[in-house]
Amino acid sequence: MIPYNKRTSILIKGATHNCRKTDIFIDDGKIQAVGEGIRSEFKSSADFEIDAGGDVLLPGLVNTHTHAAMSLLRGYADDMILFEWLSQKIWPLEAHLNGDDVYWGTRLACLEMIKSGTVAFNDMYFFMDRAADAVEEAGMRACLSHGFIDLFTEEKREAEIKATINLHNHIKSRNNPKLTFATGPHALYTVSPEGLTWCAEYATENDAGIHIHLSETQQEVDDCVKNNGITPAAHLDKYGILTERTVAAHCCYLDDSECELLGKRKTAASHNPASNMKLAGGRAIPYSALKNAGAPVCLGTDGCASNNNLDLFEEMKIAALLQKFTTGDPTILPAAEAIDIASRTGAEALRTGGGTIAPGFAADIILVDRNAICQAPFHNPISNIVYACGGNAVRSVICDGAILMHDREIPGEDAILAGAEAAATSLVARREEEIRNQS
Ligand SMILES: CSC[C@H]1O[C@@H](n2cnc3c(O)ncnc32)[C@H](O)[C@@H]1O
Ligand SMILES: [Zn+2]
Repeated sequence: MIPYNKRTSILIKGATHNCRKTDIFIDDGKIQAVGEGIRSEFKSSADFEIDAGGDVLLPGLVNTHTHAAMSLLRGYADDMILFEWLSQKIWPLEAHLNGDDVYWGTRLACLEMIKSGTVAFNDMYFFMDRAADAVEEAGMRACLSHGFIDLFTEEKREAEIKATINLHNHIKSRNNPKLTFATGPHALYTVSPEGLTWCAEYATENDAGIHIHLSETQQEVDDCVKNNGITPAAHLDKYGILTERTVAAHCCYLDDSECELLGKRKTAASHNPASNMKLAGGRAIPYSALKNAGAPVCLGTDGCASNNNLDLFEEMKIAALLQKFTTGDPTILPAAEAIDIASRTGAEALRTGGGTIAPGFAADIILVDRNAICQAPFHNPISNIVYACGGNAVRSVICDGAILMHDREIPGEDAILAGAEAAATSLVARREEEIRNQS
């Protein structure tokens, strides 16, 4: 019997790590030992053994920017300009969302993320208490934020403050260390200076994260400079948003001084290349400038309505290719670094305790199939993972010392697919009824 979704002591034998055969022993949610031939030492202590058969051992991946429940909107609106996509299609549909939709959308998203090797994610959306139910049942880690949009009015601001505090209290009351909280000011064009200040101060007082969209389009930059006389990053910094607990999503149009500012504040930039390329509002993140400035760069998918999947394997390849293509430099963002931004930097940004295969780190790990076609030949498994494999090459996923997927099996998968399908159908039907009533 596989002890799914339950912390247990696990001995993994014969994985490939750093091009060598490795065993790994996990207990108490942490990696206890890693090395060749440690199996004899830990055999009697392990409740469960996995024969890895040469599978590649990696830290679990971390998705640092998404709107998980938007998985219900996959394929609902494509091939549109960002503002029209949001205002004509996405926001009118989201107006009909309820807590059950967010639950099923997040369950579907968690299923997809686990299947493609993601153990933790940074999520901004609505009805986040129901997202918390879904994340907890899936066994993943998540940092949850209520998407704070005050549209520069005091009345809306008061409501968003209440919703944010309620979510924070809710997450605390669940007493689940895998669930954390961040304030979620949506963007500088939807949140007033007073709203930004409140989000920054509340997060600081509570040692919480801050999750925000930044510099996604040229329009955002132009409007910010026109209205405020300063760049978007300088504007956010003025209100205390740029901290070492902040994840700023997109960051496509940051200039050198803004990259320096993020580096100085140790603010993480979440790169979401597939979404930026699909909506075509973004451009390649200034990767080298951010890296040279000391700003952590991590990787996200954005929501499923603009990606349209949550597969960080695909995202690593797209990120690496986009950097090479736009800079004309094939040496930039090599494969090992692409894995690093999809795992270690993200784990550090979300403070998961994982992201590194070494004793003392959280047991958030994945095994990638040694026998998948994308691993043949086995000259360089790291190259294969970034440039050849998709998330479907992941065979097993362990988070916090609990098995979430084994041999690609996740209990309850069919029920999740059915529940999500029904929720998506009903959501679109409610919107279509509204359209019919309007005409
Ligand atoms: C307030 S919750 C999140 C809010 O953001 C919308 N959204 C999804 N993708 C994007 C994007 O790329 N840029 C800006 N806003 C985005 C989502 O639909 C929710 O309304
Ligand atoms: Zn987003």
